[in-house]
Order: sequence, then C-alpha cells, then structure tokens
Amino acid sequence: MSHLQTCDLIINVPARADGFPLNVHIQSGQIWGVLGPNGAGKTTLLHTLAGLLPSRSGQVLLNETPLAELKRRTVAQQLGLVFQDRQDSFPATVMETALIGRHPWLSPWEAEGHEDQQRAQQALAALDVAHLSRRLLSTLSGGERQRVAIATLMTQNPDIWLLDEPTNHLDLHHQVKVMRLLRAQAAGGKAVFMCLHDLNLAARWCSHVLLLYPNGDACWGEAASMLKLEALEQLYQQKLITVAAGGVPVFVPVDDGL
Ligand SMILES: Nc1ncnc2c1ncn2[C@@H]1O[C@H](COP(=O)(O)OP(=O)(O)OP(=O)(O)O)[C@@H](O)[C@H]1O
Repeated sequence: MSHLQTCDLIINVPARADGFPLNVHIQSGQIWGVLGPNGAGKTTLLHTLAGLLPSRSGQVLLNETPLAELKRRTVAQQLGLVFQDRQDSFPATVMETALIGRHPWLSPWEAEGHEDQQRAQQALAALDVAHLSRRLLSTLSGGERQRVAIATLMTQNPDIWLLDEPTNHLDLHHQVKVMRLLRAQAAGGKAVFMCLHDLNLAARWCSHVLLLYPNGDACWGEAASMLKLEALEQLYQQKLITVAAGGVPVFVPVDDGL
C-alpha cells in the first residue's frame, strides 16, 4: 500500500509567515482529520499533498519519491482527491462522472470496459446514488453531487484518499454512511486524510488529527491526544464544553457572551 509523507513541508498560504514545518506520515489504515478555522490553510495543504499546488519549501513524498518527480498518471493511480468546490461545467451524467475515476488506469483513448463499469456501479450504489446514474450531474442536489464525487474517488480506487470536507451538504444519515465507508476503506488498507469542520466527526471517526492554526502553527498526533478542550478552544477562538456520548467526547460551542 502507498504512503504519503511530508518532509519539513511549508504550504504556500499567500502573505503568511512560514509557520511550523509539517512532518506527517500518512499510512495505510489511518484516518486523518485536519481541523482549523476558516483560512487556516486546510485546502491549501490538501492541494499541496495532491501535487496540485507547489509548496513554499519542503517536500511531499509518495512512497519515498518526491511527488514532483512522478508522472501525474502514476500519482493518480495511488492518490485521489475530492475537492471542496467543484465546477461541474461540462454536461456529464452521473455514470460518466464516476467513470472518470477509471481514467488513470486506462491507456489514452482506451474506452472503459465491463470491469470499469462494474466498479463505478458498485461505488454509486455504496453512496446511494446508483438510481441517478443516467441523470445529468447538473440536475443533482448538493448532497447528491457530493456523494457522486466520493463515488468517483471510490471508482478510482487509489491507496490514498484525500477529501476536502467530505460531509459538506450531507444529511445526518449520509454523513454517517460516508464515515463508515471511509472507515471500511481504511480497514481494508487505504489511508484517508480529510479536512473537517465538525470536531465531533473527527472525535468519532479519526485515528489521527492535525490541528492547523491561522498563523501556520500546527500539531498532529493520535486523535485522543489532540482533541483536548483547551487546544480546540485556542484553535477556534471559541469557548467549548464537552459532554460524553457513547463513550466519545462531544464538543459543543457555547455563547460566552463575548
Ligand atoms: N490565490 C490566492 N490569493 C490570495 N490568497 C489566497 C489565495 N488562495 C488562497 N488564499 C488564502 O489562503 C488562506 C488559506 O486558504 P484555504 O482555502 O487553504 O483555507 P481553509 O483552511 O481551507 O479555509 P476554509 O475552512 O474556509 O475552507 C485563506 O486566507 C485564503 O484567502
């Protein structure tokens, strides 16, 4: 299974000081949650890990090789990204969109075969959007589109799954369904690294957490050791209380009158 490593990585957030160099090792079986306030650089980090943005300094290594030295096709076979905002500008059906996930695995101009179709079908079914497979993507609701994007990543089947707020637009049932799916993928050997705004999803589902501060400071480690009330209050500049539910802490923001 592939693994992704950052070596003294400084992401390039415009007009920000360098901050703390990231030395993170994202490995098979792990589920990472990246937490931080708006503008902290979560999306920038994800895009840098995917090789879509250059770092300011340091490196991203995919199986010990700098990402920049690898062919995009090789990278796309091992690493996939669900974007936060997608411009689905050209008309495509849900099935056509899911099949885009197979492109890294096909030679140029090679058409998708039966197995590719089957993979896409299974992924769409896993995300409860198989019944929409003939619909144009542009006609879907926000949550349906989000599930198609995750199904496309599942169809791509890389070892490393990068996701930018995967529960965006999802109702509660589908939030849990997606988190279960990500946990099952990690249990099967994938590595999952996602930005989250919901602390409680991180507390319940992530094995590892990276806290990213607006000034570029960062810390990371096993989830239980990172999800401490004081650290999270400092991260979000927000008063929180903790209540226990099902053996997992639930963080609740409170109005401190400030
Ligand atoms: N092209 C750009 N020019 C100037 N500033 C930029 C550019 N792209 C991103 N930024 C800034 O970089 C910072 C980090 O953006 P990023 O999208 O990574 O944050 P984020 O943590 O994902 O935020 P959010 O929680 O709101 O999604 C933001 O302040 C953003 O305005």
